Amino acid sequence: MKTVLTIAGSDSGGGAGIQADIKAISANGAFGMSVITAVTAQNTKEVRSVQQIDLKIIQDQIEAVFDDIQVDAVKIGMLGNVETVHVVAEALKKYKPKCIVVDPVMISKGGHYLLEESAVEALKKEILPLSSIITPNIPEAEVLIGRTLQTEEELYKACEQIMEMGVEAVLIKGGHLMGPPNDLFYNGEDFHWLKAKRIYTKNTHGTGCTLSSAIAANLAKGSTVLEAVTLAKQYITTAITHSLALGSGHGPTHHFYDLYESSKMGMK
Ligand SMILES: Nc1ncnc2c1ncn2[C@@H]1O[C@H](COP(=O)(O)OP(=O)(O)O)[C@@H](O)[C@H]1O
Ligand SMILES: Cc1ncc(COP(=O)(O)OP(=O)(O)O)c(N)n1
Repeated sequence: MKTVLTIAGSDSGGGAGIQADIKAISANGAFGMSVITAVTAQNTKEVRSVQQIDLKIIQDQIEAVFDDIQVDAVKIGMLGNVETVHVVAEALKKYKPKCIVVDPVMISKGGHYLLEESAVEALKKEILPLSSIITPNIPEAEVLIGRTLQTEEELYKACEQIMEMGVEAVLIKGGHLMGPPNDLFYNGEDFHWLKAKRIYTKNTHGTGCTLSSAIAANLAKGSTVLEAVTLAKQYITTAITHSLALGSGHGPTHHFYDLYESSKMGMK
């Protein structure tokens, strides 16, 4: 069994954060482990409050896992503040996991800041150079490069600029585009578009967390980065196609659609 460690925040509503990560990692055939950086009181409508976890406990969680269990891939989600960025970066430098997928979580769909603005520079300097792939959505990519993104040409340029920050590959996600939700992958040599049809649903809570965790699971299982993003794109498209109308805001995606279908459990 290959393993993925997610270092991220908890979402009490279960659709994003650590909860989405563990579901997506499991659904993609790997064993999920977690380091919780923050606890959010969150549902499908809003983030009500956030408690950052004590830095010593974050460090202890990381060490407890790495000192005992083989970690085949790491996924990084919500870090919250500069201090947490620093503790996580130092631990990753110490343990040197082979694959690190960074979802640079900054703002929730409801507009709540999940990364203090002052922590963006630390994320760029300390975490990005360690990453196998970074998966910003359009607003996150805009923050990373410091300008707005509108045209395809600008997306290609943004990929190149993000590569210069020291990552091995970048996937700019297209969920926030007006047209089809196509994602642009770049590994420093080739560009690839991962194409999909837009699914017209408001139930897209946790799509970024789910996609990055699926990428990490596939990397842990031995896929190349391009294979991992291709498989993960197919997975997230199915999960959104069969997303769940839970709560009155943005409901979650269906992490286990294929499994439930094959065992005839169903879940609507
Ligand atoms: N309505 C949709 N239909 C199909 N795919 C979508 C839709 N919304 C998002 N996606 C896909 O889900 C993944 C997550 O993207 P996005 O929603 O942009 O990330 P985030 O949750 O970080 O904002 C991407 O592969 C994106 O193309
Ligand atoms: C605890 C926590 N982590 C991350 C997010 C953001 O998740 P994302 O997949 O980007 O989905 P939306 O929040 O945009 O729906 C979160 N909300 N909570």
